[in-house]
Amino acid sequence: MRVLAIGLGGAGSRIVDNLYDHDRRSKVCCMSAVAIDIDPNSLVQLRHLPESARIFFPPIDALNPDDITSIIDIEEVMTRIQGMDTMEIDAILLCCGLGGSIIDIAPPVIEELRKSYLEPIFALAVLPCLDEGKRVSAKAADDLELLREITDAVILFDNETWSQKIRAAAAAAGKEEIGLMGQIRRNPLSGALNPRDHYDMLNERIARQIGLLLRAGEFNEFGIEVAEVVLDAGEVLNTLKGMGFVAVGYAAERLPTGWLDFFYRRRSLKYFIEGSHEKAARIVSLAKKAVYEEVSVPCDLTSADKALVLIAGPSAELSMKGFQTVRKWIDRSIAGLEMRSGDYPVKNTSFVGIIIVLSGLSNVPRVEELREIRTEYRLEREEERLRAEEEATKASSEPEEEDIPYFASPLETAFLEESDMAEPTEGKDEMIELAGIGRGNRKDRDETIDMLPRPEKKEDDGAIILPPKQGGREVDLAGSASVTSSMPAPKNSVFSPKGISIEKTAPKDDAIVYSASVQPVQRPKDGVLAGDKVSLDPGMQRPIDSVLDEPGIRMREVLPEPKDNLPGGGRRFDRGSPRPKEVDPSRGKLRVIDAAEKPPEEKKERGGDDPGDGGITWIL
Ligand SMILES: Nc1nc2c(ncn2[C@@H]2O[C@H](COP(=O)(O)OP(=O)(O)OP(=O)(O)O)[C@@H](O)[C@H]2O)c(=O)[nH]1
Repeated sequence: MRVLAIGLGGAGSRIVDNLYDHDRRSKVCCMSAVAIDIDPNSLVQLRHLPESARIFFPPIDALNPDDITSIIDIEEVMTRIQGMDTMEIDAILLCCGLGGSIIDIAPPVIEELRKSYLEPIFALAVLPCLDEGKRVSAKAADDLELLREITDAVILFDNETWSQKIRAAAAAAGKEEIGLMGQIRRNPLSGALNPRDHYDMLNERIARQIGLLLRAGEFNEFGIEVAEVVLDAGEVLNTLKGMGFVAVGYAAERLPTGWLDFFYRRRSLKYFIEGSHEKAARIVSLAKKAVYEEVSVPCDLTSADKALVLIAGPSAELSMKGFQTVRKWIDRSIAGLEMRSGDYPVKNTSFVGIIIVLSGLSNVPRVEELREIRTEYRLEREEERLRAEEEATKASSEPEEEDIPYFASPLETAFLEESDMAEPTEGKDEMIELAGIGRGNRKDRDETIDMLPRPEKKEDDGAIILPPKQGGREVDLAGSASVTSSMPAPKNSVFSPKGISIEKTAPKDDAIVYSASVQPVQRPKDGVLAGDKVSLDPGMQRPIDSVLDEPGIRMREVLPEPKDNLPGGGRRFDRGSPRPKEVDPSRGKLRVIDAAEKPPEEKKERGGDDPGDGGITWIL
């Protein structure tokens, strides 16, 4: 069939370039092609498309080429397409890589094409590899659904599946570069295929699979023999049109050639004369390979609505027996009833190949996988968005100091300790609770110390207030004086960055418990002496003045007795002590004289006398 192929973006342009090459090399020349891109390098590197078929739209903002529809002028594209020889086309094939950005112009382009052309529009869509990331896979799933809606059918090619095949083949071939592996040029630095070569191999595969299908029913004057079952373009179109997802299986086998083959053929001739079993077996085995191994996208054969079988090669090698066997197998396997088939005899070729088209597929695991990745990706994005929102809300509502661990200054600590001493409370093993930190379940905060609420203060009493937390109440540090444990000890507490929590096991808590006992070196307070538990050390007793008034206290005998004539007789004497005698001047012989008036000789005379009163002399 005659086709107008439009390549969008890097992938689409390279695929169209390869298809064009195959078309020209087959000399069928049934294809018109055009490549549209905003990347000049990609267009320059195309090898086969003529310059006139490369449409370049320079990006307005090279760093932000997001809005592709504003960069690519659809009118310009249509003008260029209509300038080509498109009068006799049977279909339009839009080639593109899913997950890229240029594919975004597919809807307006197809809309314009539908205005100008009545022919069906198919898409050849490349599914991205998994290692390109979830974002690309998610976009690919979106693109796929969009393409399915706006085109008549979407032919799928899975880069992931075919990349794995290529890597496996490269690994199996090792260092030997034979056959297909001869095409693999290794990157000398990494030892792996460079991306360009890797894509070249993928595109070659696409060109073989799709190219042969596009050429079905088209013949050149030289290389085509007469087909036994002719498959024209109409039958290919009917297999594809309105059929949603399409997979194309293609397998080929090289026929033996050369001198050795001459003997082989002579021996084989015997077999050919006796029957065509070998040829038939080859066709059947190629058909199985095409469906199960070499299909453009792995799919469930039994979920296909329609199928098409095409065998190609030298007419002598195309076994009608094998062909009928394959037809029967496919016809019985697919869900639908429409099965078309044909042969495509080619003179000058050493290959036998088979193409099996499965259309209207409802079970394509890779498409399901892309949808699942898209769901995952959306969930992750949603989670990220919610987390970012939550963090933004948290950051805007929480004060900056919240994250900084708080340490009380020595002055503050001293104040708190003193406050605690001044207001001792019942010595319970209370918890300090800083409201607004725990936010709810107390079970989660077993290791915190709860701070009891203080009675409200009407005036500013110098309390130190911590800024309130979200959803909590303000915390009064000075209020720690009312903490039921004897000391709040913030300086010994452990402050975590997310909240303040004081561990029970903090050494200061132990000190708090025992700090109520009076130590010998401490200054006793008035109240302390009235306490029941307080006892004074005997060594520290000090007599008080009133202690001598106690009835039980006696003077020791060794103390000298006071003299009788001592004034101030308020003092009591011991019962055993003799009472002093009273002196009667009238009856005694002694006379009281004034010492000042007595003459000196008289004094001298008296000094030698022994008085009878025991030597007691009254001196006035
Ligand atoms: N088979 C094949 N797939 C390709 C090729 N180039 C890219 N891809 C795939 O197609 C997807 C889209 O790539 P491109 O077509 O280069 O992207 P674009 O639309 O040009 O635009 P950007 O997203 O800007 O690169 C990629 O994620 C690949 O999976 C190619 O040459 N062959």
